[in-house]
Amino acid sequence: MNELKHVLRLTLIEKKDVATAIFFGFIAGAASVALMGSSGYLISKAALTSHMTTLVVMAACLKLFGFISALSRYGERLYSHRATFTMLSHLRVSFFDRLAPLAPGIFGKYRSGDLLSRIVGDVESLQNFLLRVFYPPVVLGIVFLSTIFFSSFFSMGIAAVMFIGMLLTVIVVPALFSIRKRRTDGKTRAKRGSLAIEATEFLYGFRDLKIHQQLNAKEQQLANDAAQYNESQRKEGLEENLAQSINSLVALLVSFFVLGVGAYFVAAGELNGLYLAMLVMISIAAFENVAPMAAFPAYFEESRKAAVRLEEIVAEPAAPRGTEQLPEGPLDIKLTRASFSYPGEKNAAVDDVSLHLKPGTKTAIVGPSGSGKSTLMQLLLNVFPLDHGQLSIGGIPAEKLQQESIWQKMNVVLQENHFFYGTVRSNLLIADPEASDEKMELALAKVQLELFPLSMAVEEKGQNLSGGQKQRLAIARALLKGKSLWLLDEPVSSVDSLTGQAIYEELFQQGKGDMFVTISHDLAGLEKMDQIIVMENGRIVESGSYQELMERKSYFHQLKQIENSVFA
Ligand SMILES: Nc1ncnc2c1ncn2[C@@H]1O[C@H](COP(=O)(O)OP(=O)(O)OP(=O)(O)O)[C@@H](O)[C@H]1O
Repeated sequence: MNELKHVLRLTLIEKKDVATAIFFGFIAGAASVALMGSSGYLISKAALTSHMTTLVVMAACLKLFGFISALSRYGERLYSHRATFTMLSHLRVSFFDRLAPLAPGIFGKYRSGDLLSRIVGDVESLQNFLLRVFYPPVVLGIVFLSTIFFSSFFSMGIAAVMFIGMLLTVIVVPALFSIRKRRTDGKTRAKRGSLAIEATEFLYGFRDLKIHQQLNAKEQQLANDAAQYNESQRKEGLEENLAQSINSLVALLVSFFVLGVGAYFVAAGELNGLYLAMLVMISIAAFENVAPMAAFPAYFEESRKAAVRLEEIVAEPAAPRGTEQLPEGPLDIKLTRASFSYPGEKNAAVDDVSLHLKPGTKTAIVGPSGSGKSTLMQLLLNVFPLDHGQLSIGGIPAEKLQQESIWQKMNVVLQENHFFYGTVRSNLLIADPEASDEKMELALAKVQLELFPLSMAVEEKGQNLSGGQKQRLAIARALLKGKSLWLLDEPVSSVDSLTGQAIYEELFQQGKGDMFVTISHDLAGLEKMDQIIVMENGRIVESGSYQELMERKSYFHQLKQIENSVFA
């Protein structure tokens, strides 16, 4: 039950709705018991006496109880569902609040299909927590206790049989099935997760699977996962049916017992025969309400597992974040003896790196593939916390700064940029929600995408755009943001070199006086940069202006020689 504490706390935020639902549930249950009880009494009365007035009053009572029961059932559904949906929205908000600070590290731990299955499926299945786990035993308990209390005025023996019946159907049988379910099952959720993982991989990798003739094998794996998930669901269904049958059987037996015990008491002269039918009908009605308890073990276990799977993702405490804002005006970025390793990796991706990026300067980071350039960029963006060393922006240590206040000052273009399903306009508005059409068209023209109408459709992940078009659209987005710190990770690597150079010219033109940090594989055009940082194996091996590095005739000079000989 410990695992469900957080869900219970969120459910009880809407105490009023939960209490109202329980109240109406009790009235509906009690009214249906009263309806059956009074009909039993009416039958006996009609058979044994000829008091017309009593019969008329009882018939009127029947109508009234029927009406109250239907009305209360409506109230119960209304408030319990309202409380459920409010709880779900609290759950989503609280979950995303805890999840957001863990990104992007979380993507290294969980595959996207699994995350999706947990974030959507597991949250969704917790909607059953209030309706089918928390609420039924509470309402049933109250209805039963009231019924037993009422019956005790007529026969303590019958009340005792009902009490035992209540213990069996509300507590013992559901608890036994819950234990059995916990022992035998627990894999349906995990199987749904692995089906979601395989399905996303299949969709993402469709083209490559086809090219490498692996489509059939992957399809087979997907079909196996689907079959296992179906089988698991089938077993769950059977288990639920078994629980339902046994609970109904016990309920029926209890009603038989009430009849037998009642008949014995009537014969012994301890119970007025007039009340026998009423007590039997009451017990049938009370035990009819017990049906939802049959589903309790399944929903209890489902909710518990869903809560555990969700908690697993957010259990890791997020690194503490600062609250300070960056000041207005020119900012510098300083990295001092910074080191960073990816989780689970032995070697540092960035190793003991120090650099100072002054306002208004242009810096290029170059080096072989895998030398740590992109990781260094992510560290400057304060995406990952440093293992050692210090990052400060505008003289303020990064750990004291609110992360959003850093990103808010930066125009960022990464190697891979996400595009949302929509239009060119909706993708540009992300950078500046207030931007006018003219402003957006100007930004598109600056990256030589003037032929793109703003209303042009953009498919999921921008798959209807070429690699170079995507990069240019990302740069247009950065241009619209219009901040003074530019962090660019190979922003024109898929664009032809002529257009790439023209775009850089445009950027430097618009961003006169801004700070530029750009990662580049292309060593051409670096003469314009104030500082070139050369990386290898996570370390800075050389830095200086183009002139200085060429004169030094060291590493950069060699790279340049190689490039010249390759393209000569
Ligand atoms: N998410 C990750 N998890 C684990 N290791 C990673 C991750 N991303 C990068 N690395 C490793 O860190 C090292 C530096 O990678 P990085 O992407 O920073 O290099 P790079 O110089 O930008 O390469 P490229 O020029 O090919 O983009 C590499 O050895 C890489 O394998």
